[in-house]
Amino acid sequence: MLKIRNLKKKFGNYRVLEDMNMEIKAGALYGFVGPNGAGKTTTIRIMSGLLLPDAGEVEIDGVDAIREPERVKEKFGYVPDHFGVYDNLKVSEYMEFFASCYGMEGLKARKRAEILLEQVGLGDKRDFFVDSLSRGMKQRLCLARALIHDPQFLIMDEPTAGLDPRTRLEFRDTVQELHEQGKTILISSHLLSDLSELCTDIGIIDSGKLVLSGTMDQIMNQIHTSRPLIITVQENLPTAMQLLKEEVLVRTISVRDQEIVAGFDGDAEAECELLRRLVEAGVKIRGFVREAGSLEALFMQITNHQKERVVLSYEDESGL
Ligand SMILES: Nc1ncnc2c1ncn2[C@@H]1O[C@H](COP(=O)(O)OP(=O)(O)OP(=O)(O)O)[C@@H](O)[C@H]1O
Repeated sequence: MLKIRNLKKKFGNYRVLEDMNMEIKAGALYGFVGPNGAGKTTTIRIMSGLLLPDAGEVEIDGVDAIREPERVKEKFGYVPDHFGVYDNLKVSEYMEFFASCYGMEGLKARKRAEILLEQVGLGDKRDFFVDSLSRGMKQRLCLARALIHDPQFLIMDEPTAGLDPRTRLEFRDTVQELHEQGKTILISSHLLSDLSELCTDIGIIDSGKLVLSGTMDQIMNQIHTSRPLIITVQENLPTAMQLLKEEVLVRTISVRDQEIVAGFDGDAEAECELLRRLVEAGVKIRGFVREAGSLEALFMQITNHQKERVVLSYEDESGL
């Protein structure tokens, strides 16, 4: 659905995007995460045709978004991070205005607006002035507006910023429903916890580059294999140590009491094989587990620039 290649953008001498690459498959609910100032809004504004890059390509559903901005507008709906000022417009008038921007007038525009306002939970607010709505309601209205031409791809820039926890959860449910209806969705946030349970895919941007991307399963698997193996030995520690030293997938070994802490690059199959070899060598084992790791910890490591090796090895494996 979306392909971004070698995108670059400078503001003055300040380089905001540095060879940004990204791909979103049709049907994904893609979480675009990065710390403040990483370049999320800049990337999204370029995708949406609001800003020109210095170099690079953006393709949305097969259309060149930089050279054909008019054609590509049909393909996506955009929920910006800031809501504009719309004095003296009622909710229904606001929706009908945006419908008219896509060539819908009269009854057709009114019907479409009604359906969408119901869908986002604003059915009873159509006669309210836009400026009288709460922040959460304005965000829902923005979403309804972005859906007016029934696009397949929805781009949302920090849509839950500033919302209270309950409104955040309600907004999340609406996003999930849209995804279940078949929309491809990009949603950005500087909080990974906002997106980790919602999204099918995650891309992490830092200093203008995508430093990690993949499906949630791939990323959780990477977290798993980047954590050390904790092997609790009941009997025959020297044999276990000798065997682990000879094992090519073992990166590091340290011992605390009867516990061996081993950096191990193998997958689940390799873990089984290692356990089998230890047992066959006569080592009595009481425990054999990967230390627990979290997505949040990985995000902090990556964006603190302390885990570049893990990131690179993942990208090598996935061929990105
Ligand atoms: N028009 C502009 N002129 C100058 N600098 C800009 C402009 N727009 C963005 N920047 C700078 O580019 C960097 C990236 O900004 P951007 O808004 O893309 O980050 P972000 O990842 O969306 O951050 P946040 O999570 O805080 O919204 C920031 O340092 C910002 O100050």
